[in-house]
Amino acid sequence: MPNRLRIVIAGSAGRMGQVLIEAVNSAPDCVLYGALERVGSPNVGRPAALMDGVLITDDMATTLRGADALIDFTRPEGTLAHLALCRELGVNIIIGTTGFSAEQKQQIADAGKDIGVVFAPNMSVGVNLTFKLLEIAAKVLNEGYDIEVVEAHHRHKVDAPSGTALRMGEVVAEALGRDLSECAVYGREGVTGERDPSTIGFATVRGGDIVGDHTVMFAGIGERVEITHKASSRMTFAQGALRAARYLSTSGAGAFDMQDVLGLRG
Ligand SMILES: NC(=O)C1=CN([C@@H]2O[C@H](COP(=O)(O)OP(=O)(O)OC[C@H]3O[C@@H](n4cnc5c(N)ncnc54)[C@H](OP(=O)(O)O)[C@@H]3O)[C@@H](O)[C@H]2O)C=CC1
Ligand SMILES: O=C(O)C1=N[C@H](C(=O)O)C[C@H](O)C1
Repeated sequence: MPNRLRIVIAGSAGRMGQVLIEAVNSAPDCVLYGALERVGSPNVGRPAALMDGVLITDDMATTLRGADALIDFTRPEGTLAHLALCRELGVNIIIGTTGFSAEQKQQIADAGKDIGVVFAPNMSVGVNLTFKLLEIAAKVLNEGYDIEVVEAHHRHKVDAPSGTALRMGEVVAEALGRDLSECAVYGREGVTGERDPSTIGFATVRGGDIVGDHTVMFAGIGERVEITHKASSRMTFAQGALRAARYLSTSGAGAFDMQDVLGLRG
């Protein structure tokens, strides 16, 4: 089929990488153009998936040349290396990786001057709707409600709190006119004293194969509002990443997130 989007997947042997390949191979408007793993990975040279004929490679430059988009769910240092090359070669990038520092996030935003970038800690439609619901809830429950963010993920996750939980905290803090970096409390232990009402608390659970659960609690006196999202399949993230690739194919250069892709901005 002509004009299919030529997609390269980074971290192609990883949990998200494998689901992304399945999503690309099932999408009639996309083709798997390449599959990357880091230098030294035992997966280099192996098939990216059964039957698609693409072998995993560590040759970033050759693989990215001629591609429409790179989808990257890896680790911050890998993503930043991929980003630099995409910028050089004029290839759009969709970044799902979490765990970046503020300075690294700025590097990602800067790349939007030259290429299309979608960067989002969670690509599911449901979570991005939840961000909007949180904004409304925070504006209504703006006094007398203690805000706690609770997240649970599988045993292999390496960063905490999750990128989604942090973004949820930012959305709520912004709606309340607070700065998350000044009011976040990450976990509690020992004699902590009474809760400071201006804080936003975070709690992290890790275990088994939990795909990704997030709850934001607005706890008042006499009532409690909880807004929860539960992901039960990584395919929801992969489908969001493909929507982002389609969005970038017509958007031109710029730094975007899933609110732009899903038309939820504003
Ligand atoms: N935005 C979203 O919607 C979602 C985001 N995520 C995020 O995506 C990321 C990946 O998650 P997941 O797939 O579970 O993790 P995995 O560990 O299963 O996969 C990561 C892949 O990236 C590779 N990788 C690691 N470091 C580098 C590097 N420096 N250069 C190139 N490749 C590298 C790994 O290779 P190796 O095994 O050799 O280290 C592995 O193949 C995480 O940050 C996670 O939080 C996850 C789900 C949804
Ligand atoms: O590592 C994961 O698995 C996930 N990471 C993302 C995050 O850190 O928010 C998104 C999703 O919850 C799954």
